[in-house]
Amino acid sequence: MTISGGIDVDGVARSFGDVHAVREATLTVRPGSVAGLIGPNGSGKTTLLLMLATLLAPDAGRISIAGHDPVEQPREVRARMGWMPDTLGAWPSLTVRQTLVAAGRLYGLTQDAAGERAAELIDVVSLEPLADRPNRVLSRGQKQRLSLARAIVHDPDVLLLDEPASGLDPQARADLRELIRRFAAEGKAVLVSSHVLAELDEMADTAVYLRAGRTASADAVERSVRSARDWRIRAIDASTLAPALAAAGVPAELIRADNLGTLVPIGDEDQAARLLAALVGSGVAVSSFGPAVGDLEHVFLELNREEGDS
Ligand SMILES: Nc1ncnc2c1ncn2[C@@H]1O[C@H](COP(=O)(O)OP(=O)(O)OP(=O)(O)O)[C@@H](O)[C@H]1O
Repeated sequence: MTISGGIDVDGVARSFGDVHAVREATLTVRPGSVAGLIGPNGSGKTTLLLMLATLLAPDAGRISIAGHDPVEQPREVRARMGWMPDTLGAWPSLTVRQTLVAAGRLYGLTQDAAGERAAELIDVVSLEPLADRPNRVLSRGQKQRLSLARAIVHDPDVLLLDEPASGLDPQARADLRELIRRFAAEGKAVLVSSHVLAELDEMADTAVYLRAGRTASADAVERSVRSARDWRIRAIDASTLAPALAAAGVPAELIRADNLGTLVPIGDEDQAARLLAALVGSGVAVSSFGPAVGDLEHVFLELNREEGDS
């Protein structure tokens, strides 16, 4: 295993009795990059993140977080790693500020330094109006923001975020994306699990796909990237589309529709460009033409299909 200073995981497994939550996970997240952790419900994402965060011991395999082993050197890992769990466990009667000061103190900051850091983070996650209110009054999205602030209180080199966008409103999601990209620009390695793949598409440099506890091989991902996907087409006069598609040689049985337009499977961008030219050439006023799902979602769906077939 090459130790990158970011996150390195090699052949990691963990079972609970006879449930093999993680069977074989191998991945690398380099410093200065954001990786998405993607997989269906129950595929082992949280179990894997718990092992990276020193909170669960693997049965097999090796993990390195910022150059340290979570089993052998949990203190070193915790000093360099920030962990945002999928639900915030915070003392309900403490205020937002007190929570962040307490977290800073636990990481060894002086009272003054912890107070300054708390004020800075309250600003970063836009919780000023609630800074001196108890945690119990926070909404789910506000708790997520506090949880993120708590994860970065010690300015870690590695960030592990489990469903950070869940419960956030659109503005807070956009802010989160920007913040995560900023962490990467500062040289941190960030691993983010999420079911909102369109969002990961916008912020992740790489993706790790988990299926039934196994990380998908580079070959399987490559095959999925190359497989045909639906493109969605809209025309000003929808009735002109079907005859033009037929004239362009698209078999009628491959054409579907959803609320947003007509769906046609297309192998690659060259084929897409040729089809668009043919439609426009035959007089269709095409108003929209593009992949129906983002890159990550396409690969996710293909990998699941492959798994279902095997
Ligand atoms: N403490 C535990 N004891 C027994 N089984 C567990 C435990 N934790 C997780 N599992 C099982 O391990 C598998 C993986 O669970 P995990 O929570 O890691 O999945 P996940 O990918 O995070 O799922 P989701 O997307 O639904 O959050 C599931 O079958 C789950 O039931």
